[in-house]
Amino acid sequence: MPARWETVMSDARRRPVALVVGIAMAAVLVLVAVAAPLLLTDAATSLTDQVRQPPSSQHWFGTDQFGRDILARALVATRLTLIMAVSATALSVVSGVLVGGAAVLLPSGAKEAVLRCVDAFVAFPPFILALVIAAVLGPGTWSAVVAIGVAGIPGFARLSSTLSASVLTKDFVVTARLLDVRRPAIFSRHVLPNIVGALLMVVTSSFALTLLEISSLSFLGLGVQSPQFDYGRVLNEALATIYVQPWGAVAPSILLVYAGITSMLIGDGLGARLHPSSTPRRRPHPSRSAARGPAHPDALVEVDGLSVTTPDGRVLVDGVSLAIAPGEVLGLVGESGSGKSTTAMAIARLLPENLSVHATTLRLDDLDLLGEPPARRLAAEIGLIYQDPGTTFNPALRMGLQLTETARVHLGRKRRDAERTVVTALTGIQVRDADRRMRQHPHELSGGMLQRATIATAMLTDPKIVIADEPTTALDVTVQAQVLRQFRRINRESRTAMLFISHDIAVVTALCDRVLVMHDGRIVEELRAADLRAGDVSHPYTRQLLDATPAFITVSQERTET
Ligand SMILES: Nc1ncnc2c1ncn2[C@@H]1O[C@H](COP(=O)(O)OP(=O)(O)OP(=O)(O)O)[C@@H](O)[C@H]1O
Repeated sequence: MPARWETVMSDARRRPVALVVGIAMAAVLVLVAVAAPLLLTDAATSLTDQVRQPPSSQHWFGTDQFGRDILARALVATRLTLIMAVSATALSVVSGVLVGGAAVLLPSGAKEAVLRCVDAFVAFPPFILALVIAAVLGPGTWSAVVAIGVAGIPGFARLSSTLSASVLTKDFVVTARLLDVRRPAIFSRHVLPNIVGALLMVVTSSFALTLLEISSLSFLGLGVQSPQFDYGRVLNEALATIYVQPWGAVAPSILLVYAGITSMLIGDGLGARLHPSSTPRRRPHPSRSAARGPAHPDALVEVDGLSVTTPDGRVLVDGVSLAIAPGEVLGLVGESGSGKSTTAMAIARLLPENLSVHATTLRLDDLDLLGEPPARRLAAEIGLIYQDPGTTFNPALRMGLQLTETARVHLGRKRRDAERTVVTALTGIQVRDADRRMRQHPHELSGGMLQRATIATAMLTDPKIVIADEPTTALDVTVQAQVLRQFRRINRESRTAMLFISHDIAVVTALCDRVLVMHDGRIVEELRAADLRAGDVSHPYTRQLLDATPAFITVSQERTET
């Protein structure tokens, strides 16, 4: 059973009570909201001569100064209170999610401006903001809803921008960007389904606060006006006689607390079940260090003098030069943090915007990657395969929808045709039962199957180069061997060039023609794979890597066997 599913199940086992009790309490509240106005409006609104009666068997919470039953008034007020609280929450959430979600998809300048504005408003206590808005709009039911709803927008905008930003770093979103999927589609298809769980949890919890704020506005006389009444209004009516008739405030207070506890329990229960899941975007312009003719005119990929630095001046990649010939498999090895992924992402133009990229040459075939290459060509000509197949796919969507995206966007296929293409590709890469897999969610497939599905889709556009960043690291050894065999078959059959990144020398030697060894952001040695296999290395760091590779012999043998 995949880890994510296991976690959900164990949480559900641990915390089902809060959710079940919360839902049962909510059902009672809704029943009261529906039934009370039908059954009790008369008792709640008719004036009688039984004024200011204490609690009795006839009037459990007494009567008010006009002889109206206080419990009946509080129960009837439930409907309007809930309608107002739900409307204000909906206004806050929908507007907040649109502002926050859209902000993180904007170019960095606009994004910063919107988020700074949101931060400025978040600094205001929402109720103070609501009081100001209500005072401007004037007293009334809907002005209270608008005031509380608008005051809640900055909080939800901040929350959804933070949640969206974390989803935008996921591999499946980076892939969608590489595929040139439009920003609104990225938001609706990839971001929203993955933040909705966490949002729902916060929404249900904060509903209690909204309820309290709405009632407070009515209590202060800025909300519901007579003859309408909500909990706040009933409390306001009890205020005048609070010292002589304290029971007048009890019924609406109990209902207010009951509704608040209900929403907190649901929020808490959902929180136990759902786990909330800086945006790498394609760089606008890496800068050219100095114009120079190509040193490797026959190479498919040519990188010369590539340097990547952080805003605080840390050099992540330092003067890397490499060339990949058509059909060649180039290995890039080095310990964790040596700069392998940064180099590869610079070639795919997918580094985060905060990093500065300089190079003399950065070219893929005839595409100058230092200029403004067409996004569609980049998307079709570079196939990306990531380390952890579990994060490559959007957990909220079925495999079919995700796997056919490339065929639909880049090959212009209709849905059915795209499905047929993908099923054929999956079958070709030995994913059994491909039709059924298309209807499943990512967590229903094994890691090996997911990685083979990634490889199949990366190959759909017939890319000129495949960049595989530690594609076997998250897989167990048997599955590693199967996946490596698929890479070898693709390279043999399609002559696709590959940049194969790994910290594992054994894996690299099993697949690559040539290997570059990276250390501390620099290439320290370049070798033929055969030399590396034979242990014929000269740099002490490469020797260290070799010495730390116990599985070297096993995987190398596997290479000769297949
Ligand atoms: N956006 C970023 N901002 C600042 N530093 C970064 C950023 N991305 C990567 N780094 C740093 O750059 C260095 C190289 O990272 P990189 O991911 O390229 O290494 P790697 O060799 O691929 O390692 P691994 O095998 O662990 O992925 C690391 O020290 C990393 O912390």
